[in-house]
This record gives sequence, C-alpha cells and structure tokens, in this order.
Amino acid sequence: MENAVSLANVTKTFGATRAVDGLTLTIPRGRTVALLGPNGAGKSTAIGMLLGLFPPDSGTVSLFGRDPEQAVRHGRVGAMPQEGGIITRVTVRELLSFVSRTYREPLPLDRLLALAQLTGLRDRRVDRLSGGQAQRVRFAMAIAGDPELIVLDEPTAALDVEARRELWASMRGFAERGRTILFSTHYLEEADEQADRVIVINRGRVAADGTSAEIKREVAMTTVSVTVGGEAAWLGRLPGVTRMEVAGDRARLHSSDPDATVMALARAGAVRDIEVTPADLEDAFVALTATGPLAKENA
Ligand SMILES: Nc1ncnc2c1ncn2[C@@H]1O[C@H](COP(=O)(O)OP(=O)(O)OP(=O)(O)O)[C@@H](O)[C@H]1O
Repeated sequence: MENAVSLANVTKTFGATRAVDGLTLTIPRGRTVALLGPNGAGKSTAIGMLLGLFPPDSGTVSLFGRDPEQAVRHGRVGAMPQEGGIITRVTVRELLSFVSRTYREPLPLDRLLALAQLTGLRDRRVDRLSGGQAQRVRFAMAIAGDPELIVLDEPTAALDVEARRELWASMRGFAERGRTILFSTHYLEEADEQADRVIVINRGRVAADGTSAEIKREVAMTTVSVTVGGEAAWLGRLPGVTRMEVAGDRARLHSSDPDATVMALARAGAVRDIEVTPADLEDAFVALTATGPLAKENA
C-alpha cells in the first residue's frame, strides 16, 4: 500500500532563504505524526507543498502516490491552515452542511458534528463561538469530506489547555477511523502526548525522526551534574560526554552513556553533589535545534 505522504529531497527557496532544504520523509497510512520545530524551521513551507499550494524547487512530493493537487482534488486530503476566517452570521450547522455539499461523499452531518463535539452547538452562530469551539468548526470543515489524511498547521497554537484537550479528543476520534493525521506544533509536550511519531525539523531538514522515546534515546541527553573545584575542561573528555556547560563550580555533562560517565567521575574522585537527570523531550529538542555541534552532527 502506498504511503499517505512522501517527500523526497524537497527544497524550496524564497529569495535568499532556503525554507526547506533537502527534506525527505514518508508517512504510512493511519499514523498521527507531529512535525516539530522552532519558528522558521520550514514546517509551514513543507505543509504548503504537500497540500499542492506551491510546487517545490526540486525534489518530489506525493500524497497516496499521486500529485498533491490531484489528491486534494479527489478529496483524499483535508487541511486546516494556520489561520483562516470562517464565514460568520451563519450557524454551525448551516456552515458545515454548506461545506459538506461541496464533497462527493461527505460524512453525514450528525456524525461530523459528533466527531467535532459540536452537536450541542449546532444552532449557535459561528461568530458567537469561543476560540476553541471555532477551532473545532475549522477541524470539522477539514474532515467534512471524510478525507484519508488531514494536515493541520499548528492547530492548537492559540488555544488554552482545556480547548486543546477538546480538540485533541476530536482528532483522536478521527484517527480511530484509521485516518492519517499530520500536524505541526511548537509544543513538545503535545508532540510527545499525541503523536505516534515525531519528526523534528530544523533549518529546512529532518533533524530527528522517530517515536518520542526513540528521539530521547537518539540524542541521549541524560545529564550528569557535579560540583568541581578548579579547572573543568577535562570533564568534557570523559566517556559518554557529548557536551558540557559550566556555571560557577557546577558542571553539567550531557552524556550518551551516563553509567560510564559516572564511573569515570568516581574514579577521578569527582563526585561532589553528583546528580543524574534523565533525558526529557525538551532537552532533546533544544539539542537538536541548537546551533551547537550536536545539531550539526544531526543535520
Ligand atoms: N512566502 C515567503 N516569502 C519569503 N520567505 C518565506 C516565505 N515563507 C516562508 N519564508 C521563510 O522561510 C523560512 C521557513 O518558514 P516556515 O513558515 O516554513 O517555518 P515554520 O517552521 O512554519 O515557522 P513557524 O513555526 O514560525 O510557523 C523562514 O525563514 C521564513 O521567513
């Protein structure tokens, strides 16, 4: 079965900015995948190309083995752009039934309202909705044609915790139908919690790709902190240490093999206030998107 999404060595330049720089990734059907990256990493540009909004300068983009434009035209893809007004002065039901009529095989309206948790709001005017409710209307518009893939550019960016939770409950309902979800986010926690797989993008390329557990392992960002008196440079050469920060008399060692690092510290008698902190996704993300040596290694 062909992949839902496939990008092969895709580049896109705007003026002097290379927004996407040799991006290669595939997403099989039925997955929920997060595109995670800092501001300007190239997420929106990648999404724009895979929705067929503009072509890449080089490389190929395909959705279900076809040209993106074709896949979109055949109703296999639903999109929720970062912004985008919705018509006001109509009720939720009027808006969604209008959108549904533009598709050949739309979801039944009741089903659509239920999936987006809008049943109780169906007679509410769209301009009287809260931000979170309006976002669920946008989500309902994206899935009205019952697409196989939905692409959401920072769907929860402006939402509070509760509204985010509700939107995710709706999205999970859609994913349970075997559908593919690709969403971009700045929120590590959201990627960690919601996605089966996290693709970290930095400077237009894939910096890491895997489950959040794999990414944490890959960057091996366990930190070993220790108090040192005097010169600290030698700590950077201990087994497992990939990076080190020194603040006052405290050294923070990032280690890919914390056991070996701790043993070496013990052998050297440098165990004052030793503290081992396991990796978290925040650390992994910072490491992957920093301009330090690790980022270069992963680039
Ligand atoms: N139409 C455009 N014209 C000029 N530069 C652009 C255009 N679109 C994007 N860029 C630049 O390309 C780079 C990637 O931008 P993009 O919007 O894809 O990143 P992003 O990861 O989606 O960021 P954000 O999280 O802030 O939305 C940025 O440097 C941006 O300024």
